[in-house]
Amino acid sequence: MVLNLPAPPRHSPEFGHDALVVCDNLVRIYQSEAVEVQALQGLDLLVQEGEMIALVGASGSGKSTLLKVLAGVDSPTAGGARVAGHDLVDMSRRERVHYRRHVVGFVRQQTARNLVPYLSSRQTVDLPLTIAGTPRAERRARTAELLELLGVGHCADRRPAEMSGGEQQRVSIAVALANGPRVLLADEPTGELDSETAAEVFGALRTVNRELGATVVVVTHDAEVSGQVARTVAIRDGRTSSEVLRSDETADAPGRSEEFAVMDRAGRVQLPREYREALDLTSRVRLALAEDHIRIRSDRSDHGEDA
Ligand SMILES: Nc1ncnc2c1ncn2[C@@H]1O[C@H](COP(=O)(O)OP(=O)(O)OP(=O)(O)O)[C@@H](O)[C@H]1O
Repeated sequence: MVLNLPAPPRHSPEFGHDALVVCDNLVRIYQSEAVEVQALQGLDLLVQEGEMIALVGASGSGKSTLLKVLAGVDSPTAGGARVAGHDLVDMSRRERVHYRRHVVGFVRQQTARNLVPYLSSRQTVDLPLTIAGTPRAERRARTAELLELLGVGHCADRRPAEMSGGEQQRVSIAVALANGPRVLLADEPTGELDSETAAEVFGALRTVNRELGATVVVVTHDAEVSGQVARTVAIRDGRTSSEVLRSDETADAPGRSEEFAVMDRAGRVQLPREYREALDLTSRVRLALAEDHIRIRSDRSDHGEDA
């Protein structure tokens, strides 16, 4: 059967031209002595302004490496990475300092590494504002506003040792947001917390996304956490492999969730292992284009294209 395919557009827009976060065939290779580790192996990812996404994946799949690149603390080996118009591959030292101070906020898993043991919450949130040269009255108002928004106004005068793990992490989020970044990156922010406290911290991230409009990218191992965001991106072997999109329940329709395979810019799609095993697909498959789908068959199948 011959299908009439629409002609491809003559000029397709640049990849991710309208996205806030763009990773384009991103590669990060760590070289230590004789061993080479390919932590990111050509990863593509787009995040739109105002989105909140969860990144999931097995240990060692490259999640933290990706976050470090996006945070501007590590540089890719090859490929492209752009956040809010800043090219992370080709950034001067000066631009990198500005980027890390004003464009992104970073929350680490280890609560202790986000805070300063001898400073109160108020003083810790004030620190990045002071470094950025913000006038005193503005600093005071911003600090109070953030601590209130994150539900830790009562911790303003407490040091880390005087707060629970969940309170410490919510203060850490306030610190990361002090200079009004457009993107908040959080690497397993609930990893050290029990499930109830983790839900509170995750709720705080959602508040930040909703109330301040910050784009949030959160790495998590917690399936419950990833079940609460509209989009969960799975990373496997340093590449994005699948995405789950969820829609909220409304008065008229129940919430839905659907898993998609990710297709990269070269058209590559990774077939889930269960599918390959079920049909014993190995190195070659038969492809056939139909009106509204593409069919994949085993190369040993004796059916022709139209079967
Ligand atoms: N500084 C480094 N030097 C050498 N190899 C590294 C370095 N950082 C990470 N790696 C390796 O890169 C790969 C990806 O690591 P990464 O920390 O990004 O994974 P991850 O998905 O965040 O894992 P986890 O969930 O355990 O934190 C791993 O094989 C890791 O051992």
